[in-house]
Amino acid sequence: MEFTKGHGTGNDFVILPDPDGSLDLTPGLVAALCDRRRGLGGDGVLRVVRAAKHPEGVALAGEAEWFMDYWNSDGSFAEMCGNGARVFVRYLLERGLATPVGEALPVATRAGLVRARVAGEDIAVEMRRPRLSGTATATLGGLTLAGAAVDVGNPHLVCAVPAGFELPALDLTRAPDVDAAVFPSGVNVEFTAPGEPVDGTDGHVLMRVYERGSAETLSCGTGACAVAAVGLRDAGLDTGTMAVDVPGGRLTVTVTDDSCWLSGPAVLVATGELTPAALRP
Ligand SMILES: N[C@@H](CCC[C@H](N)C(=O)O)C(=O)O
Repeated sequence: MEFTKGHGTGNDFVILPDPDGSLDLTPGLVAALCDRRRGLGGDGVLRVVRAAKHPEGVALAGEAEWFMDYWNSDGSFAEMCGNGARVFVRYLLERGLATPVGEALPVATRAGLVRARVAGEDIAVEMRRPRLSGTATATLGGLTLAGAAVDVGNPHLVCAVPAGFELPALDLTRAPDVDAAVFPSGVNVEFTAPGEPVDGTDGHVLMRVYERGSAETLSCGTGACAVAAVGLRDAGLDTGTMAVDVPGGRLTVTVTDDSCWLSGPAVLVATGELTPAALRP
C-alpha cells in the first residue's frame, strides 16, 4: 500500500491513495498509521478516493472528481479539515490527478464542496463562512475561560486567554473540559492571544489548539477560520483578513460575505510503501 506524508503548518497527515474506494480503512488502522512510534505518525489520515466511489462523496460527484475522506488520529471522522484540504489539493496537483477548472479546483468533503486555488507557494481553500453560535466555557488546569462557539463545518470553541497570560504556558497535554451538553459530538478548542499588527491584514491573533480526536496539534485550519471570525467580530468587522499564528507557522484567513478563505503552505515530504501486516491496530 502506497502512502505519502504531508503537512500544512505542521498539521501532519498520512495520505492514502484509494481511487476506487477499495481499501478497508478502519479506525484501528487509522490509529496505527498515526501512531508516532509504531506507525508513520500523523494528526490524521487523508484518503484520496473518487467522489463517485465513496458513499459520502457520491452526491457531489458531478461537481468534484475527488472526495477527501478525513480521519482524526484516534480513528474518528471529522466533517472538515482545513489544512487537510490544502494538503489534499497539493497531493492531487503534484500527482497530476487534477487540474484546476479555470483557476479553482473543487474537492468534495463531508461538509460539502470546497474550492482550492494555488496562491504562489501556498494553497488556499474556500470553505463556508464560520457561524458564531453562542458562548460556552473551557476549563484547563483550574483556569475557566469563556469562549465563542463557532461552526466551520466542524465544531470549535474559541477562548481568549486573560491579558498578560502567555499562551505557551498552557498545559495542553490533557483535553480541556467542556460542556458535553453544548458539544454532544465533541469540539476543537482554540486558545488565543492578540498579536502585533501585520501589514495588509485587519488583525493578528496567536493561537494554540486542542483538537477533537487528535489532541494538541501544531496547527488547525478550521480553527484558524473560527479564530479569525471571532477576531473580526471583536474588531466590529463582518468581513476582512486576519493573520493567525499557530505553533507551526502562519495561516491567513479572509472572511467574505458568504465564505472563508484559508491560505498557507502545504507540503508533501515523503512517499513510500506500507507494510500493513506490521501495523497492529
Ligand atoms: N486540523 C484540522 C481539523 C481536523 C478535524 C478536527 N480534529 C475535528 O475533529 O473536527 C484543520 O486543519 O481544520
